[in-house]
Amino acid sequence: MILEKLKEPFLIGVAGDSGSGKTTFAESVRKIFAGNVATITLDDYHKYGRKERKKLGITPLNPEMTNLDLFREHLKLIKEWKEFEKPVYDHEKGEVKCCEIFKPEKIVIAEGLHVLYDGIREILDYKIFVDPARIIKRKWKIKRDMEKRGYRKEEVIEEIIQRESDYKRYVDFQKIYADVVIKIYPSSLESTERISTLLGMEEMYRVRLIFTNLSFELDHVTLNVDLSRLIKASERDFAISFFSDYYYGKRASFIDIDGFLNVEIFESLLDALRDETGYKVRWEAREYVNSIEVAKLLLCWNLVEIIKMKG
Ligand SMILES: Nc1ncnc2c1ncn2[C@@H]1O[C@H](COP(=O)(O)OP(=O)(O)O)[C@@H](O)[C@H]1O
Ligand SMILES: O=C(COP(=O)(O)O)[C@H](O)[C@H](O)COP(=O)(O)O
Repeated sequence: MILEKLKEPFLIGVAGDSGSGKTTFAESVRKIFAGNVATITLDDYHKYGRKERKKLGITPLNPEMTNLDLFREHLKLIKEWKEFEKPVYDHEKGEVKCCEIFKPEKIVIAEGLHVLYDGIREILDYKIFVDPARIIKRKWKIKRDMEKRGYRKEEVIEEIIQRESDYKRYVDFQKIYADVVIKIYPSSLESTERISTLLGMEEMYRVRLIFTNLSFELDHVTLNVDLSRLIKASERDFAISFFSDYYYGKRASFIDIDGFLNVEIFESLLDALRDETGYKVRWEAREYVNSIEVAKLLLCWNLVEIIKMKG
C-alpha cells in the first residue's frame, strides 16, 4: 500500500475562488486513497461572520479576514501527527463558532482561498490551484450558496460582483506557485454533440491541466492502456492533447481534455491506478464520464507518483 511508507502526513493544498470546486475535488482524492484522508478548510479560520463583514465592508477574499497565522501553526502540528483544537465556521448561518478536534490522517487536504500564501505553501507537499472560467464559477457558486448556505439568488449575485476585484488582488496570483493548475472552460469541440449539450441539461467542459513540477511521466499512463485505441472506440466526442510551454516563467506540461469518455476506458485507467496505490478505488461513474472527472483521475496519478517519491 502506497501510504504505508509515509513518515509524516502528506499535505495537499487546494486554493481557488469560492465555488471553484475545491471541496468537490478533495472528495476525489478521498476516493483514491480509500478514506485515509482528512480535510482542513481555511474557512474555519475566518475572524468575522457575515453580518460583521457586511458592516466592515470587507469580503472573505481579503486575507485580513482570516487567521492565517493560526492556520499555519496548525499545519505544522499536522506534520508532527499531532491532534489539536480548531475553530469552526458555520456556513449555514454565516457565523464563527467554536471548536472541534482535528486528527491528522496520512493524507491531509488543506483547502481555502489563501492556502498558497507565503509561509503556508512552504509546508505543503503538493499545491493545486483550481481556476474555472468565470461563467462556470458563477453558475456553481449561485447554485451551491442557494442550496447549502441559505443565500437568496440576488444576494449571491451581489456578492459575486462585490468580490471580483478582491479575487484578482488577493487570490488569483497564487496560481504562480501551484504544482498544478486546473482550468475549466466550456467545451470548445466543434461538434454536433456540443450543440445538443448546449440545448440540454448536460454540461460539456474543456479542462486544461498545467503541471509545473514536471515529474509527471505521461508514459506511465499510456504504457498500461492503449489510450488512443480506446478513445477511437468511444461513441461520444472526446479529445485529449498534450504540449509543453512556459507558465509564469516555469517550464510546464499542458494537457487539454474535452468532451466525454466512455466509462470502460475510464475504468481501465482506474484499474491501472488501483495497481499503483494498492487500494480498491471506488469512483461512481455512469456510462460516460466528463472531462473534469478524467482530469481529476490524471491529477491523482501525478499525486501518486509524487507520494511514491516521498515514501
Ligand atoms: N466537477 C464539477 N461538476 C459539476 N459541478 C461542480 C463540479 N465541481 C463543483 N461543482 C459545483 O460547484 C459547487 C461549488 O463547489 P465546491 O467544491 O463546494 O467549491 P469550493 O469548495 O471551491 O467553494 C458544488 O456545490 C457543485 O454544485
Ligand atoms: O468565500 C468564501 C469561501 O468559501 P468557499 O471557498 O468554501 O466557497 C465564503 O463566502 C466564506 O467562507 C464565507 O462563507 P459564507 O458566505 O457562507 O458566509
